[in-house]
Amino acid sequence: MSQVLKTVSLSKIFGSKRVLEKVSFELKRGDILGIIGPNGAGKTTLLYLLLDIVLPTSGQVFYFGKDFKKHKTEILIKLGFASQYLNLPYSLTVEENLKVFGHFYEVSSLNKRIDELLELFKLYHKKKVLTRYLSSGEMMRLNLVRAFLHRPEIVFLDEPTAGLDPEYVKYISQILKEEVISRKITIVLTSHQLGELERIANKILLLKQGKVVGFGELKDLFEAFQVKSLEELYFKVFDETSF
Ligand SMILES: Nc1ncnc2c1ncn2[C@@H]1O[C@H](COP(=O)(O)OP(=O)(O)OP(=O)(O)O)[C@@H](O)[C@H]1O
Repeated sequence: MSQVLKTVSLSKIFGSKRVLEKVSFELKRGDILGIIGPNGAGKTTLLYLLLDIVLPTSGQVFYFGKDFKKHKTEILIKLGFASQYLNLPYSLTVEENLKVFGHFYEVSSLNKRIDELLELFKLYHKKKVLTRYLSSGEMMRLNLVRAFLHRPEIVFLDEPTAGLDPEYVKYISQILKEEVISRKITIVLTSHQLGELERIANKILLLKQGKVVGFGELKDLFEAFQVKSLEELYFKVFDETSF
């Protein structure tokens, strides 16, 4: 399968703080990468570098074999992003918010696409509701609808199941996996929900104080670290010295 994302020695320094150090990894079409690490390890910053929200101090990013720096516009349109920290304008309804975004990205058959995704993420009954009245779990699901609306090839999700109850966590994880299988997209997500991550991710990147301390297929990492679960792996790698 073809390579869709490659980072080469990505580093980020904020002021005098080195937040990411020489992060290198590669993903292929159809991969689901879970980025894990303790609070402050640099997971969100890494997503921001990959989305051009924050510029790297050094290093390179390649999408579909092309240098991100040189082909930003054509690449950004192929990327989707959802985060628990992203609130959409409160004064618009769910449908209006999605239409604004959909027109911006020139999404074809927009009305049909909006309905289809609202159904998929179980938000159709909130279509005409003002965004300000959504619960945090509903806002997260609206964010997911928005992230998938323009049929992106790579979707970045910053803690996509944060604020969702266990039933929704299970359901959304299943949906993400099905999207990857049916549309051959690639997903990169950060999460502290190790059980769910183990069920959906085929690759894991372990970040410890900005450095990659493990990357690869889940089964290879289990073998290399001599563990049987992601939770066991997490506690083996991120002992108290990480905090
Ligand atoms: N704009 C910024 N300026 C200065 N420091 C920053 C900035 N953004 C992030 N940091 C710092 O970079 C470090 C990594 O933050 P980041 O949000 O990437 O961690 P994280 O792994 O996503 O954490 P969490 O699990 O808590 O979400 C933290 O110490 C944070 O304070």
